[in-house]
Amino acid sequence: MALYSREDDVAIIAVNNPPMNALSHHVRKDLIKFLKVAEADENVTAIVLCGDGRTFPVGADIKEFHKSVSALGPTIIDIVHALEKSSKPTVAAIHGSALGGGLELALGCHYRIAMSTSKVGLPEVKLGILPGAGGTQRLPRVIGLDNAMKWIAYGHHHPAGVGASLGLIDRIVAKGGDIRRSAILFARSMVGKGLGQRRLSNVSVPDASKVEELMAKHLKEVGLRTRGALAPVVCLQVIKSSALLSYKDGLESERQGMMTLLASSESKAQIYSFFSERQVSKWNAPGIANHATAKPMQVRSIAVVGLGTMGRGIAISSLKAGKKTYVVELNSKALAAGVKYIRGYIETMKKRAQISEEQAAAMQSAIIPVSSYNGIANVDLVIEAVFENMKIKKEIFGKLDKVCKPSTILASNTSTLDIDEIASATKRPEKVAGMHFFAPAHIMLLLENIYGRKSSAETIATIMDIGKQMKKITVLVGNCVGFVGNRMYGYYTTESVFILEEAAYPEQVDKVLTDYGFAMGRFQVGDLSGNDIGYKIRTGLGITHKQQPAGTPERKRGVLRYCPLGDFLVEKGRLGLKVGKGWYKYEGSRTPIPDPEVRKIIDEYRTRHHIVPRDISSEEVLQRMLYPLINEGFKILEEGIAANPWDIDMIYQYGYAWPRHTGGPMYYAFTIGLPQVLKVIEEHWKAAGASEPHWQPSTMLTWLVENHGNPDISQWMPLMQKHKSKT
Ligand SMILES: CC/C=C\C/C=C/C(=O)SCCNC(=O)CCNC(=O)[C@H](O)C(C)(C)COP(=O)(O)OP(=O)(O)OC[C@H]1O[C@@H](n2cnc3c(N)ncnc32)[C@H](O)[C@@H]1OP(=O)(O)O
Repeated sequence: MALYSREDDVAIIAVNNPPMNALSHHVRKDLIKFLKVAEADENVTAIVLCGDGRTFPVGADIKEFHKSVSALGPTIIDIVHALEKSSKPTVAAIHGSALGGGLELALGCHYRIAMSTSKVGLPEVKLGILPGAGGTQRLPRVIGLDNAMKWIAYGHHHPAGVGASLGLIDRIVAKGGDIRRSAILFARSMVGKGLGQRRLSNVSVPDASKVEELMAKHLKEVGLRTRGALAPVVCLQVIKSSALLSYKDGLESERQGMMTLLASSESKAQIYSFFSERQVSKWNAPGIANHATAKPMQVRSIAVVGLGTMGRGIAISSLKAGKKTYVVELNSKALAAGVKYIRGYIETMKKRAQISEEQAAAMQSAIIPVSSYNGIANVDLVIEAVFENMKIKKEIFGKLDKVCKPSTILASNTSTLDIDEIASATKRPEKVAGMHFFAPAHIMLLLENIYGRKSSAETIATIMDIGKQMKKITVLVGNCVGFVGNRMYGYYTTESVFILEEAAYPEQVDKVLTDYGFAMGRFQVGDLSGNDIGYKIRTGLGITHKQQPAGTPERKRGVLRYCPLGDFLVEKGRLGLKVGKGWYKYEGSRTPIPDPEVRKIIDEYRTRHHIVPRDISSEEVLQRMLYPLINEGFKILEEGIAANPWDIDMIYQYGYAWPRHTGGPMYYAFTIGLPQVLKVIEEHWKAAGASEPHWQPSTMLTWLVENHGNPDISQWMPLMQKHKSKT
């Protein structure tokens, strides 16, 4: 709802819809009603619009989208126009955030004042839509076409100060000031000062003459940054109309753009992503604990053991979260190198104004270099980040168990290894868990936390809380080889080399993936992270080409199909970008260039095995790359390793750069339709048989299709649980 009050001659309309003052239908009804009251009251000379509680309205109520109530009048645009038409000065008093429809309301006001700490922006593009309450037409009239294109096509939130420098905010109220009082005084001072030019629909776009040039520039940029997404392109086309058409016609173009986007599967996927991102924090470890009941332990200090690339990034994340951070290397040279890197990185963040001088100083003084385990006896949490080797990890956990105080939680940053086996090296398995960071750990937003068979509720709650304090999208999963992310990814890479063997070169496979929306294809990613990583894993499994006794068929490992092309590459020193060659060659830059040498390796291999490459469609490549992931995702759900499909999707969006506008592997399967996905998987399984187990259809997927067709993704787990409880 909204609240109406009077401060002498100034009317105050305050949106009151906790937690974020979203503009739900009942709020919109109140707003239009109170604007009429204020307009009709002759004792009112000015009107202040504000938010109660945490914030100014942060936009339309996203829960109403794709429901008929979102279109029920009054709409946000009706309120925008009522605010603008008012004969009395209307002032938006912004604290917290004014986003989306919230900022559009503020743009309807004649003036805007804001707390210096507040944020403004039109982030609708991140929901796969556009600012549909006049924002595409009004923002360019205030901040110019170039800025408006940037703001709307990327949807970032901006500090109010930036808004003020562009003319969007008329006055800034310093931290600690009273925004409502300031707005009342400001509104009163504007009475009688002509509103004509303050009504944005009357104003023209300042840099309209540059429209074509700006369009070309921004279309190129969004093409690179949000590959394959429709909304940024439609946003730009609609903003363009603000420079070419009247306000009224521009609004019509906005309305049509909005209809197109609202009907797209992209907006549904983006809205699913918005809620999924928040849903993952409501974690559940069945039979042990959940977010509502378990209490985290207070963590004041964190020790990071191992200062390689991962350890350094984890230490920086810990420092950013304000923790006293012990950095541990037994070798003094390695310790010095790690500390130097971390200290240097903090200075770089300061120079780039990513952190303040005070923050940088606090982070620097919170680093405690240590060269023995005894030095971390009293820390609250240890995160081990040494080489991925079970024997080494067990040795370290055994030692940590002996020296650390009984309450210390011991976590491993393993990306694949069995957490229960690591825990077995200690006498405190209830205090052991996995915290799988993604490289570079101080940049990547994903944290995949793993609970073991014996992890306690407090341990799980603590690692989840630490993830939140580090501002990571933190997803809780169960224990299995590779957990969720890498277990699924394994089949993506397996299938990719089978495609090379049969039909395509790396650049053809990668193109299909980038056309789908990935920033990089699988082979470019391999080169970037280092092809030796996979090779080491395969060596650990004893399956690389070199490890086989003479006479072993090149294309088999036991009964399983195998393709050694990745082994050949590494054995020829083609480790990837770091050495200038891998699946591609790199000539002094990070740009991958298809390499005739690689083609030769593939061609010779095909000839040796009498493989005649066939034509392969982009559709087949995409299905073969993505469907094994999806199938494995269902197996992970049926085993209870992930509690919900959105947990998997968030892992893929934030850890593996899955394009957000398709939702993630599980949501994508729902978009395609589970029956269709199962049909393709079954066809491959029939053709490949036991030699390619990743095509064996998941029991859960099969059951869902046979019994429910393509149920809504929110129903997959409830349906399965109901079924299991009956059987
Ligand atoms: C018909 C169309 C007409 C006009 C076009 C207008 C379109 C729009 O306005 S679309 C909405 C644009 N606004 C946004 O996208 C902002 C969304 N919100 C956020 O980005 C964040 O919530 C925040 C930055 C404002 C605050 O972040 P934080 O402090 O981390 O809080 P949470 O994100 O956890 O949010 C708390 C709680 O509120 C729910 N929520 C937030 N915004 C909305 C919203 N616009 N509609 C409905 N619900 C919202 C959020 O889901 C959380 O709920 P739970 O506690 O249940 O998880």
